[in-house]
Amino acid sequence: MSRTRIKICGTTSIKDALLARDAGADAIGLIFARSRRRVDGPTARRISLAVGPSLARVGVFVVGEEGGALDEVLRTADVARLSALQLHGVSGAAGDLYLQAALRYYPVLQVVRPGDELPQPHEGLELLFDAAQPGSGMTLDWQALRTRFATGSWLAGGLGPQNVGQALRILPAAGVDAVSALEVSPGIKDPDRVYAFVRAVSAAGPRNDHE
Ligand SMILES: O=C(O)c1ccccc1NCC(=O)[C@H](O)[C@H](O)COP(=O)(O)O
Repeated sequence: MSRTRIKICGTTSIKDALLARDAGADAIGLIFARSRRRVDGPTARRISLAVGPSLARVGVFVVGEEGGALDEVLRTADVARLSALQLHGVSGAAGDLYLQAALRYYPVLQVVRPGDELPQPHEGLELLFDAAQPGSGMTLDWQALRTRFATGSWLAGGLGPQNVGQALRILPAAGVDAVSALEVSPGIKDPDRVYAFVRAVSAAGPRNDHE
């Protein structure tokens, strides 16, 4: 039995990073892609250094977008003191080469959207099932995902305190990730919702990896 990990995405300030840590999250997401929640490298570095060693810092990038070339991603990751990369838009044979190169430097959460082909397994790679529009609050069809939800995968897409328990009863996610349901406005967290989200994940209990 294992505890479900929690990532609070779209963190833009030290205050919200400490909030996520103190509420009991395992990771924060720092978005470098085009987004209302985007942070720059130096801001992300200040956040990373402020939270201490126990909270993972996941850098969110869109491959194929400005700033998504691997050399730029690695430079940003170094500046921002990231612990892992979250990669959107990785697909096909070129995507697999990109991924294998990225995995030489950082563990990777690869984003899979409904309808995407499932990637080959690689050491250091975990999958994050998310909606087609990341950060939009759109939920996935959890029942429809059941047959393709690989063990060890993460779940995102419209999760919040009100529905994460139900999602976890349907899908045995290794981790859950949320942003829009936890905000007062894009990039600014609502402490009550962050705490409520962490409580709701805990209340759902540990998952049985052998089901
Ligand atoms: O959140 C964004 O603005 C964003 C923009 C571009 C690429 C990725 C983005 N977010 C990535 C995340 O991991 C979100 O937490 C995930 O998509 C879930 O979002 P939500 O449905 O709002 O909870």
